[in-house]
Amino acid sequence: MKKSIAIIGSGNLGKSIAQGLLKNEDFEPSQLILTRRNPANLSEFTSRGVTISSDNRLAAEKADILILGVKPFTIPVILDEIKDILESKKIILISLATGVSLNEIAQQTNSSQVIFRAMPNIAADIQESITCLCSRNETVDQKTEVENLFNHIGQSISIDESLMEAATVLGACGIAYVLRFIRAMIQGGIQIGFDSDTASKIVNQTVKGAAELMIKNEMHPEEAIDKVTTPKGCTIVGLNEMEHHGFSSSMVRGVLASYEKIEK
Ligand SMILES: NC(=O)C1=CN([C@@H]2O[C@H](COP(=O)(O)OP(=O)(O)OC[C@H]3O[C@@H](n4cnc5c(N)ncnc54)[C@H](O)[C@@H]3O)[C@@H](O)[C@H]2O)C=CC1
Ligand SMILES: O=C(O)[C@@H]1CCC=N1
Repeated sequence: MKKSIAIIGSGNLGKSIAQGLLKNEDFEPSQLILTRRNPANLSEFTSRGVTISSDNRLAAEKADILILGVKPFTIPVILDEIKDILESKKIILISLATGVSLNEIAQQTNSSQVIFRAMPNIAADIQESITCLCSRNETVDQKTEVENLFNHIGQSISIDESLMEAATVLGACGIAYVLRFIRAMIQGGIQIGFDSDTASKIVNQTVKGAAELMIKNEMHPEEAIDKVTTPKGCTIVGLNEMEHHGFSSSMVRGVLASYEKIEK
């Protein structure tokens, strides 16, 4: 029988994960239960056969795998609400919450509770997330099961928990950094003559092509940049101008600022 997956707190990230899972042909909508305080905001899923509710206990009772998609400060509230259900049945608990450790979750559950932390990003929606995972009390089969789940919405890697905050910055915040880069490039494109739609089309495919080139050819960016920068050409002039204005430095400082915010 196929496993039931519940997402308690289906907001921006939870909905992206739900959309991504539903895009798999072998995933049945009846496997999925989504909750949030106002389930009317999940109406897009109702017609697809997904169970929608505001009842977190019902979701926990039905689930084999329970994903907590609420904000970090709501995690204790939810764990308190479903504690007895976690004790009464075998359930894999997965927290998406930033900065909430496995230990902190374990302190509010049974000491043998299987707990994963997962850090995906909103590209889960189109099955292109990178999800970093860490866990405690899991069996080899359970680890494989959770990795497979997140492989259905992109790629997953298992990391040491001490790197989970860094993973949040690079993978989850990272998509926003890249989108801001895309927006800036589109703004430049409009200034040099393109309408917004055409500039977006060119920039989006250029960014996709750059990423695919790195992934498929397993290259370092600078190796490919060398192929573009004709000596005395226009690319190096543009790149150097960006560096004079602190492009790489501002990216590194932004990454550090996000990281320090989580660590506080
Ligand atoms: N948004 C993102 O790209 C990422 C978010 N995260 C983490 O994922 C979690 C969710 O983030 P978002 O989706 O952005 O937040 P969000 O605010 O969009 O979603 C949280 C949802 O939980 C619901 N909720 C609140 N209290 C509830 C309760 N008692 N019962 C049921 N539902 C309840 C809210 O109505 C809301 O829909 C956070 O812990 C965040 O740190 C992690 C990686 C990326
Ligand atoms: O900005 C945030 O706090 C959350 C965590 C990672 C992405 N969004």
